Amino acid sequence: MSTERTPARRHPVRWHTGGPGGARRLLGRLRARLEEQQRAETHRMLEADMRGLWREACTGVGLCQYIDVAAGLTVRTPRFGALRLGRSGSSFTVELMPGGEPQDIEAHAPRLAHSLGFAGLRVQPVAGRWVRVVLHHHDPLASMFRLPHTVIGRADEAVLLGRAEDARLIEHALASPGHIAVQGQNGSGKTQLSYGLLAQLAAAADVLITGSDITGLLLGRVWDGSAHREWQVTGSRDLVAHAEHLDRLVAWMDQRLDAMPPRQDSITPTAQHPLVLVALEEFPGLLRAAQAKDRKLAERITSAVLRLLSEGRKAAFRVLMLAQRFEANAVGGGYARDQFALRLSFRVPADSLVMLHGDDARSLGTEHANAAPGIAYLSAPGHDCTRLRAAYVGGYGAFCDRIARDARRPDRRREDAA
Ligand SMILES: Nc1ncnc2c1ncn2[C@@H]1O[C@H](COP(=O)(O)OP(=O)(O)OP(=O)(O)O)[C@@H](O)[C@H]1O
Repeated sequence: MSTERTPARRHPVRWHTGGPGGARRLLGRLRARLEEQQRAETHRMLEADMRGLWREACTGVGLCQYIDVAAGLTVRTPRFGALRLGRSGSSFTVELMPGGEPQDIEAHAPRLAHSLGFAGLRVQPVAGRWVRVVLHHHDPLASMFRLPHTVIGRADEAVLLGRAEDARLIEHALASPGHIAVQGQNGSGKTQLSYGLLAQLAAAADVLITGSDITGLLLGRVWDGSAHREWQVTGSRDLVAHAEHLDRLVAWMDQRLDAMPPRQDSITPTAQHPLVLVALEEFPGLLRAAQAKDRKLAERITSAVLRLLSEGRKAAFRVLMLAQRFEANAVGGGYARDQFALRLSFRVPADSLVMLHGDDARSLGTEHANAAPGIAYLSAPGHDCTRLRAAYVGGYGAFCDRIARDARRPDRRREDAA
């Protein structure tokens, strides 16, 4: 029996485009998909190029292991993971070789970067044995970073220290517990950084800027007429005045510690009980001059500073110490040096960098020993070790103008200090 099949009715194929608007949308989607495919293909090609360059660069600088296998000698380099291209920069992940550490890559950073066609690179830990290699098209610290015309109103507001390599702003609130150490050779940028810090703090209602400055530039004359001036001692002619002034600050600190309310172990700065910033410009110079005059005077100065460093945090006292090198015997001993939480190094020899920041800084030692003025290395609790371009106030004249304009005027209603 044959069955006759009725041929299926053929319908013309219809595209459900939803009218002329729908057709445009469809075309748009197709175009976007094509562009996405082209982008992915370009990315794959770039990634393959970069993988090859990375391998060659690592072999070239000796960041590799030679392994003898049956087929001959093979070279193992840190394994390239994935390339990431972004608006703010390019980076790729790398798996460290067995026994390798991120510092091994950092140690060759300038030469690796140049072989890859970049100005610099930094290594960031990712997870486990993986790190991210961040590439810089130009040295992000090379250009000047001007300090904006800002002041803070309170000690717990952050002041600007500078700008990091990844363009992050690096800030610090003086109210956070920690003294500040700044080291650097002549002309490396310590004073300019301090000008910037004090200029930002000068107007704060709950900050008093005190200290000792044998140069008489950071403190002293420039502060005439402000609330801070009577708490500053300058010059190298009368060294006893520096010792007396530091003793006076210690007595004030003791008074605060004695008067600490029950169930409270630290003072919150207020306008009546301000945070006392003790700036010690070129402190080793003061100690040397005191030692040359009278050993007992130097001991008196050292012991006052040690007390401010060890007990000051609870009493809302903060020390900002500047020195060319933070050698223990130049700054009052290793114990004194250990009290600094925020540490900044401008251009210093490699051993000085390690002395203040520890072994983490070792791989950057050679590079940082030639850093341009204003480039600093920072370490602090909660901050990975960071290189930054310090904010530049614009020189001494600009600092004087800012202090004349912004510095807080005397207010007699304040706490009666010792
Ligand atoms: N952050 C910066 N940005 C741009 N230039 C800077 C910066 N810091 C310092 N400089 C330049 O370097 C010069 C020296 O800086 P500064 O006086 O701060 O050095 P220093 O370390 O305090 O030296 P010294 O120990 O001799 O006082 C400045 O006059 C300025 O030209």
